[in-house]
Amino acid sequence: MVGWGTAASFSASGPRPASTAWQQFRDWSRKLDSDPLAFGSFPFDPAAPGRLVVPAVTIVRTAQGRRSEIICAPQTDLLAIIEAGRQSTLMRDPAAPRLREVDCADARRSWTSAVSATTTVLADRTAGIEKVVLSRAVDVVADRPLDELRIARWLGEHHRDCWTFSHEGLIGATPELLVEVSEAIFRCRILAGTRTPAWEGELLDDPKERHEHELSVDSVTARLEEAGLNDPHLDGPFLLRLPNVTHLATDITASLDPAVSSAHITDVLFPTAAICGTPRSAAFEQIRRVESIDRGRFSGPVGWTATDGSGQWGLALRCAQLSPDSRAARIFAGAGILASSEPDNEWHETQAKMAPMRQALHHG
Ligand SMILES: C=C(O[C@H]1C=CC=C(C(=O)O)[C@@H]1O)C(=O)O
Repeated sequence: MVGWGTAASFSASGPRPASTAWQQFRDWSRKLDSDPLAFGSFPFDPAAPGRLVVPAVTIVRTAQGRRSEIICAPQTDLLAIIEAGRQSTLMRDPAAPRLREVDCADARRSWTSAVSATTTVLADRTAGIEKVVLSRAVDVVADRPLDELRIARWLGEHHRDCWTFSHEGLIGATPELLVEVSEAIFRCRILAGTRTPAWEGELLDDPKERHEHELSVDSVTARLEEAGLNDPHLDGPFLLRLPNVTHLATDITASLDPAVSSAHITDVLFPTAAICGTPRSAAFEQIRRVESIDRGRFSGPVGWTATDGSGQWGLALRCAQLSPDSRAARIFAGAGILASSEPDNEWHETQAKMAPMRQALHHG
């Protein structure tokens, strides 16, 4: 699915931001008697605004070799858009960009201190916190503007078990599906518990990884009813093998009440314990206290939706945020912390999670 140009956009923050933006989008579409799709992304912190954007032109390919659908938003000049696309293709620099990582001498120390401060809180049973997901970032500068399309194409080709996204400068290939609603069926993929491929043998039997995973699954199953989902079926945990890491994964399917939109489910399930922690609000506060970065849209919902409420929303993981001039990128990764976590192990895990984006930027 690819869209370009902007026919309309709808922002929302605070409680239930995805549903608020989706309702605006649906009302706008009804008024114009149209049925477009909207692409969107929302920050981890709901106090910051997220956006749904209706592209001027959207191409939806359901399968290779089958007919594709082209959706033109109302009042779209299709030929002008094709011409603009052609011009920007001609301006593309064929040479690979030269990249330099910004050396941050403090990065390792501040990670260790954030993880240690958190394991201390987690070990204190009176605090009542079981899990906190902490993240960090690496900044990369390029000798010319990076090309979002080429980065996304490379990710799509090399990470086929993930969902590739590129929305307003946030690019990645996430293995974690928060919500998919299609033909009255809900589907999601929950991940937590990670090893590099050489050590994946330990994953299914390691009590720490199993517990970390169960907390993430519970954070979703506990809210299915509120989300309007019925008769859940759980499949997992199983090993999801990616080129850089292996995860414990659980897939959930459920049926849904007809009036329920993918945006509503997103608002209810987000933030899961895979990217925030348990319990949710205490973990969020701990993240605010010790995390040294602004996550922006990293680990927030990213995806698309239609006016009938169907859609697909991933968690924005394994991604980078491009600067407004595209000459710099910030790569993010996080890791679930329990009382028994070791800062060094978690550091290596975040390094492994950053590998796909580090590689992909070279293809921009
Ligand atoms: C926060 C991230 O991963 C989450 C998703 C899968 C496994 C995770 C873990 O094992 O820690 C994290 O909960 C990230 O990739 O940046």
